[in-house]
Amino acid sequence: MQHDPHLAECLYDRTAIDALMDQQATRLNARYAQSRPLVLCVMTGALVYAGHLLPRLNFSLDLDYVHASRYGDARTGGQLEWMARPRHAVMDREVLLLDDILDEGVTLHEIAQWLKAAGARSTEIAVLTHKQKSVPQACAPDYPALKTPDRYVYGFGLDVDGLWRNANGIFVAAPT
Ligand SMILES: O=P(O)(O)OC[C@H]1O[C@H](OP(=O)(O)OP(=O)(O)O)[C@H](O)[C@@H]1O
Ligand code: HPA
Repeated sequence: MQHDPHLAECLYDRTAIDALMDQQATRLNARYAQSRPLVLCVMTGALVYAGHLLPRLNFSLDLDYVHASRYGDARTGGQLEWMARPRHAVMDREVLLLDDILDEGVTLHEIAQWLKAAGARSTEIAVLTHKQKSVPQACAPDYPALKTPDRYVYGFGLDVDGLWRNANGIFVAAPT
């Protein structure tokens, strides 16, 4: 798919994303002021989001990542494939997961289940965007910054057909 920032349907431009991420960071700063969570970036989609969120956070934290994917370059999800577990021990840690989107919720639910089994004391979820669905989702975000409709979106870390993670905003993908 081609991306033309002047023709694509833009749901959130950078000004809107920045304002909503500021609000999200305020909530996270209040929540984690007294603790030192293990912050896990869910690669690859969360890379841009995490890169913009982390400098807004003013509490002490350990940063690590997990790499798990179930969409690949497709627009529908399959089984979650793990490429990397966290390097840090998670036993008894407060964990904050960062991801770009919670869609069906399967990815974050499965990661949270794994963290629980590995002994995490708590797991909370912050996402750039929470997709609004008419069907039940496998889990819900504790800290959503944006809301998007039930359409395939891309930009700011989210890919469309494997491309345009670098698009500077959140856009609706043209149908295939
Ligand atoms: O709520 P779900 O329906 O499970 O979808 C959300 C997940 O899908 C995307 O990952 P993807 O599998 O595309 O890998 P990516 O991070 O490399 O883009 C996104 O980054 C989330 O992790
Ligand atoms: O709408 C989406 N866009 C990009 N990646 C995704 N992964 C799940 N849903 C989406």
